[in-house]
Amino acid sequence: MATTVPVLLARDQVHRLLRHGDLVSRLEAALGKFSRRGSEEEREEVVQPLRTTVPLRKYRGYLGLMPAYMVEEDILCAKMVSFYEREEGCDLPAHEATVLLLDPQRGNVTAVMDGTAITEKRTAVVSAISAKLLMPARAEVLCILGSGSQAASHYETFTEMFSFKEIRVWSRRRERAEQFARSVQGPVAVCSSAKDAAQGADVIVTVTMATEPVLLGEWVKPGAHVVAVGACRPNWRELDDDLMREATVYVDSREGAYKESGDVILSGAAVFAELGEVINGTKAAQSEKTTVFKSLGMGIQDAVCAKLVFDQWKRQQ
Ligand SMILES: NC(=O)C1=CN([C@@H]2O[C@H](COP(=O)(O)OP(=O)(O)OC[C@H]3O[C@@H](n4cnc5c(N)ncnc54)[C@H](O)[C@@H]3O)[C@@H](O)[C@H]2O)C=CC1
Ligand SMILES: O=C([O-])C1=[NH+]CCC1
Repeated sequence: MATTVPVLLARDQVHRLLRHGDLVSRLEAALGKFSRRGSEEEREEVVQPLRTTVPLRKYRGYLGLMPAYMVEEDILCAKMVSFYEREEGCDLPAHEATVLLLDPQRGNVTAVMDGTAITEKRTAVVSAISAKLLMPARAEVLCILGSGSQAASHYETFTEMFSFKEIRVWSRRRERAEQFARSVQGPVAVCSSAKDAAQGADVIVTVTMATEPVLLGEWVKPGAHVVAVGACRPNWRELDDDLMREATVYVDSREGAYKESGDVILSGAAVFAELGEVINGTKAAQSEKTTVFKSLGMGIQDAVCAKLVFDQWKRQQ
């Protein structure tokens, strides 16, 4: 049998091929499927082991390995994502990711593609799905804490999917927040403190590399929805204990949250539901209460995106 050479897809190609409009329904379906993994039969529909994380102590970083197999869709995929605690002013990226798409029958790699664009887009879309389900009715004010890559993808996705009257951003260094405001396609108010940005907001997105809380419960309006995207290590925090204990907590994966999320583990907060359980109608969307969606990222989200990118690429050949 002839050997096949994997297709190589660079960041700009992946960015162009991965259309936001295609993602929402596919990611909702994948989240729902993941959360139906109760029975033996369903468990076989989605195979997604917990992320393996290799510490890179010398560089204050980690390599995360995220394989996933979606049986019905026949998508076999593995993402490698490295992430680092960078010093202020360091020019190196905080994240780098590569996604391998494999032929599940033969086991060979069919495509090697940039995973950074995939990570940026799918994370923001999953956050927006949480907001669609859990934010208060008539949400008007969006607050973004952090001004990096995820802040940009969240701004783009949230402004595409919702109509907020006011959007605020805060970053540790004001000039970064100002730079962010200049770079996005639309208005955003730069705030001098996280407290100023968060107070009165209906939806608060935390997209920082913080290891200590940047958002305190006392600033959060009752009924607001918080999307916590950072703090993906068991000893890292973005949210304080008050917020975690008072809010109804939703996650992408229970196992992931109890293994990786410092906000969940260190606060002792109970996870109420997975997003997929809300999508499936087996758990309630308590949008009238203060809610937190603790996102950690899942291999199936990358798998859905990788297949879309590859199919789109093939169509254009
Ligand atoms: N849940 C998920 O699926 C994913 C989560 N992430 C996480 O999202 C977060 C943001 O990622 P990117 O935007 O790609 O990173 P980035 O490096 O582009 O931006 C990070 C932002 O955090 C700020 N920051 C760094 N240290 C801070 C501190 N101690 N306190 C307050 N702010 C601080 C920086 O100023 C910057 O605005 C990271 O924690 C990352 O690990 C990233 C990808 C997927
Ligand atoms: O899902 C993902 O790719 C990541 N989650 C935390 C860092 C990267």
